[in-house]
Amino acid sequence: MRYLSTRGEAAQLAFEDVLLAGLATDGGLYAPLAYPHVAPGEIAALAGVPYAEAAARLIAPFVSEAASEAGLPGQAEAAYASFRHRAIAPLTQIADNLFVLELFHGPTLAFKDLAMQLLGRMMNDLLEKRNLRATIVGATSGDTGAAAIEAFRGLPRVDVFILYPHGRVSEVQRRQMTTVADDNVHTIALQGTFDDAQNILKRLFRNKPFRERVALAGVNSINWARVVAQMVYYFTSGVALGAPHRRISYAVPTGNFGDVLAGYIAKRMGLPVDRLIVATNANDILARALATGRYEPRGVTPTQSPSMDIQVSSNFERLLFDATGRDHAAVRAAFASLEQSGAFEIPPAPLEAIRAEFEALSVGEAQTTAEIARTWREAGYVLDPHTATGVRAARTRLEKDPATPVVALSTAHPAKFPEAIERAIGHRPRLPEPLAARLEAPERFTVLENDEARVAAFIAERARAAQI
Ligand SMILES: Cc1ncc(COP(=O)(O)O)c(C=O)c1O
Ligand SMILES: N[C@@H](CCOP(=O)(O)O)C(=O)O
Repeated sequence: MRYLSTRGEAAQLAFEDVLLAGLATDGGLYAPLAYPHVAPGEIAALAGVPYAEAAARLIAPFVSEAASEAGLPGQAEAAYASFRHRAIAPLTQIADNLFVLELFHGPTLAFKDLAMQLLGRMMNDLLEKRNLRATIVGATSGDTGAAAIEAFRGLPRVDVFILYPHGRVSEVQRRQMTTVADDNVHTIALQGTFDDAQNILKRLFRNKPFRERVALAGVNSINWARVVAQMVYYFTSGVALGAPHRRISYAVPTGNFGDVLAGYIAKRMGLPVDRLIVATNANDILARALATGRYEPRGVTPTQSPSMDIQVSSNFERLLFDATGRDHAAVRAAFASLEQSGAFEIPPAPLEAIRAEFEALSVGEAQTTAEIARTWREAGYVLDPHTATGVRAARTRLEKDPATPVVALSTAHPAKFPEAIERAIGHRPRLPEPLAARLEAPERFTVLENDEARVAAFIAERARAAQI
């Protein structure tokens, strides 16, 4: 399989090079030349298959270089071995035709682990094969950072630098990142928002001398390997509920648009997905874009679902690329307009194409708290605040179409957000061990101003790849 940039001005690459490249050199995101097709019989045959094996089967066509494909089953087996639930991503029913897909049984209690544990192994094996080092720089609104640190800590070929918005993640999220003692891990509290952090990250990728000097690699969902690994749980949950013989909708708490894009990829591959429901918090750029056709970031509002406090949803670019019929010039024009005037209009045909598959709902703070309380009262089940936005959106969908099952993706363990849960149901969930004990360790982080040059200098001084 080969990959092209959404902006059409970077070289086409094979999977292994995309894995290390992260963002394309033209500022675009890599997408496969074509989506592999999974036939209905192959989907049905996933029933009862262990998650790691399903992952290896579904991801293999995207990988396709002989060496990588051969390593995939072992990497997947190892990636999911440490999960606290045998099913890896189990489903729980909380109301008629409403299911919660629990994606928080990995080491850092968020859905990021499902991709990051695999990505860590793929990247490490590739670096060893090529005898290379890499400097991973990641931007996080709370969960990607911890998952990346957990996946790459202690690896001799990698240094990890994580930028998180200072004072804008939960205490548990912060401690998950800052209490790690491995000296290849560097946590930066950026004086800005997640969007500022992601903006710096993208600018670093476009800074050729820096990129080459530190052997820059990325593990945010701008890296294709991240979203493709997230596609797997749409298939496993769909099959558990009757796919390929039954259509299913998915409600996805959304920020950077990676997770819901993974559902779209599953649909392109042949999973019978009915609706993809984008749930946002007050940071509602996607809900506004779908309603009005205008993609226009506004200032970020802090909420009780901080990981979704995002206004620039990077993976929307991949969707726009497909919706325009893979028109590089249209994508370039849209993102040039975003850079120059702070917005772009989605042309009518692509907007219709997007609306045919996606819908969106913005869920406010009071509704989020009410949803956590309701689900606790009616089902005895504790939702984290991000998941609550998805469940609220799923219920809205079920009011319109009660016959089609909706899977709401549960993207984080509620114990990561104890204040929000206590506010809604009067008590705090417990953090699973051994994480709870580790979070007592001393914290280590550096506060940096929101300045690309300052961040670049900090990284270049410490990255071992830059010292070779
Ligand atoms: C708990 C949680 N829910 C939802 C999201 C949104 O996911 P995405 O950025 O893939 O849209 C995030 C961040 O990515 C998250 O950490
Ligand atoms: N919510 C994310 C933001 C980054 O998303 P990613 O999927 O692009 O890594 C986080 O928790 O960091």
